[in-house]
Amino acid sequence: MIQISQLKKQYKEAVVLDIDSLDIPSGECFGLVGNNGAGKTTLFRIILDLVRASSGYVKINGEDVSKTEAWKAKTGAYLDEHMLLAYLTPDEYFETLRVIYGMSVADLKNHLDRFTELFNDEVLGKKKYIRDLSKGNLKKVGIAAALMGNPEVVLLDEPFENLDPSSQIRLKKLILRETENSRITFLISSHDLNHVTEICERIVLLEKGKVIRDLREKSEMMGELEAYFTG
Ligand SMILES: Nc1ncnc2c1ncn2[C@@H]1O[C@H](COP(=O)(O)OP(=O)(O)OP(=O)(O)O)[C@@H](O)[C@H]1O
Repeated sequence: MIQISQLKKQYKEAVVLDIDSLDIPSGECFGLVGNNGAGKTTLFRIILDLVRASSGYVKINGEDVSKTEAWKAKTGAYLDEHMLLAYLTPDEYFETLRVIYGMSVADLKNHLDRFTELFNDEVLGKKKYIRDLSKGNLKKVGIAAALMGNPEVVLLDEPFENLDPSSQIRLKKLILRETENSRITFLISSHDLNHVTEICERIVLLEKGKVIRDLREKSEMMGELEAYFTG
């Protein structure tokens, strides 16, 4: 599904990302962890062609993301609130995306129904602008938007950050459900080791832009990560 090869990102002399090779198969729930500045967001931004790599490539379904457009139709993402339209209410925003994605009104309703629990009656029908939402509710809008249009790949940067504990649990359930039902390939970066090891079948650990662990054994993930992060 996603192939990364000889990928390097450099700002002046500083190499902030340096990945020889990374393959993420279709349907995998892929977790990305690492300390502040390790390169997680940079990797996601390169995958989404928001930032150009200094060398190397990222391919989604065989298409180089920096040279083609078709991958965009099957890719959803929420990295931060800059991806939202702050001057709209969430209802207006979802309606705008509905038109862009060519969804029916019923399709949108079905989609948003999947988020009823997560929204907790604080997002829809409130006539509150996106710019006035709390950080947690902004995140919920962004995640629901990222999953619109039947994406095959979804990238979420720190999806649990700013969510209250109930919402974190609801989001975990939602992602697990989506992985099982829709076979979406999720790429999730997180500082929350408990959540990410619970939902992801594979965790890659970045340090100074390099992949230093590629963990696939569920029973060993938490121990390995705790040992690394406690130093
Ligand atoms: N536009 C830029 N110019 C210079 N350096 C940059 C730029 N963008 C990112 N960096 C650097 O690249 C490195 C990786 O940053 P990145 O945001 O990808 O890390 P991260 O793992 O997402 O960190 P965090 O956990 O804090 O979100 C950092 O050292 C950062 O300062």
